[in-house]
Amino acid sequence: QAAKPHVVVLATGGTIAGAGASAANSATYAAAKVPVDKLLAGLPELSNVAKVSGEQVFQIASESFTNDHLLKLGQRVSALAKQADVDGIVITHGTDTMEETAYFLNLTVRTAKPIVLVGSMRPGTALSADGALNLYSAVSVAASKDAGGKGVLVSMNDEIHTGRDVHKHVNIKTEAFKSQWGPLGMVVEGKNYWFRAPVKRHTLQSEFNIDDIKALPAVDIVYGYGNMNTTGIEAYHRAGVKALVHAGTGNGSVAAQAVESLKALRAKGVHVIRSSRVPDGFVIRNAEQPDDQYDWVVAHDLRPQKARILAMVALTKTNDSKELQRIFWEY
Ligand SMILES: NC(=O)C[C@H](N)C(=O)O
Repeated sequence: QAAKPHVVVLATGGTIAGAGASAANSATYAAAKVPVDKLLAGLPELSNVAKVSGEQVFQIASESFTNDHLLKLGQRVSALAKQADVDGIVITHGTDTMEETAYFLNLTVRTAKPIVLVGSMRPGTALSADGALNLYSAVSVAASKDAGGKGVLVSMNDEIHTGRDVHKHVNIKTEAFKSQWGPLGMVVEGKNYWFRAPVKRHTLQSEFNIDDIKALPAVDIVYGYGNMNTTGIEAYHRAGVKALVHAGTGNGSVAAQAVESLKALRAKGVHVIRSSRVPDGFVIRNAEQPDDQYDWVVAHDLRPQKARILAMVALTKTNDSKELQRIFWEY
């Protein structure tokens, strides 16, 4: 019998490593408590699909991820992906910012080996906990050859999503993740069923490489709303932000007073990236605002939190607004 593929599980915390006081506590619990060895020991079925080894990288709730966590995790994933004895990598992660980490790795790790992020919506101590099956599925996806070359994936609730498109769209259901353009496939009883593939550049075709990125520039987000206060825009400018993502209303529209503040920022060299706070759709260049005239960038179909990730990565290579816009179309 052929040896099973070797999958490394990098554990970072989240609810999948959470623990509550009783089995009835599905929402009231502490995240990031259970160490990776215990998670893996609780799931002996994993040995049916892969030879699994675990590594505790962090033990945090994902809302506390920083740029340093992204860099450290990315460097570790890249190093493991280069090892001949590693066939796939699973990252256990809190669900709150999983979409940001997945997109960051999708942009920067140069490999065709499967990289799969997974989490859970209920802690392992709860009734109908979803973590064990999610982890089993993620390991089986990472162990399969047909998952290679598709970029960084997120496997949750039997679905396989591209890390680029996926976002958490509901916070209290196990069916928490959605991709505006649909999941890539499904995983059922350890078998993958594929229906589509990503067309945006990722991993092996990316011009970015985590091995060359030592630091990420400051990029922040301001939120658009009625009676919008521009104090936040000016405060981020004073703090030295290199680009500001504007999570606008509707079509990425910008309140008149915020237009003035953002134009002033751009005149000082700060990039303005126009996105939308609506959960789906995309922003069209020169619709709502004259982006060519203001030298602003549009975020295409990226949610503001994803636009922030791409802007940070892009700014490690260029400070040219036209190049930034090209990168937003291509990734
Ligand atoms: N379901 C979860 O994992 C939520 C948790 N706050 C986290 O992101 O770490």
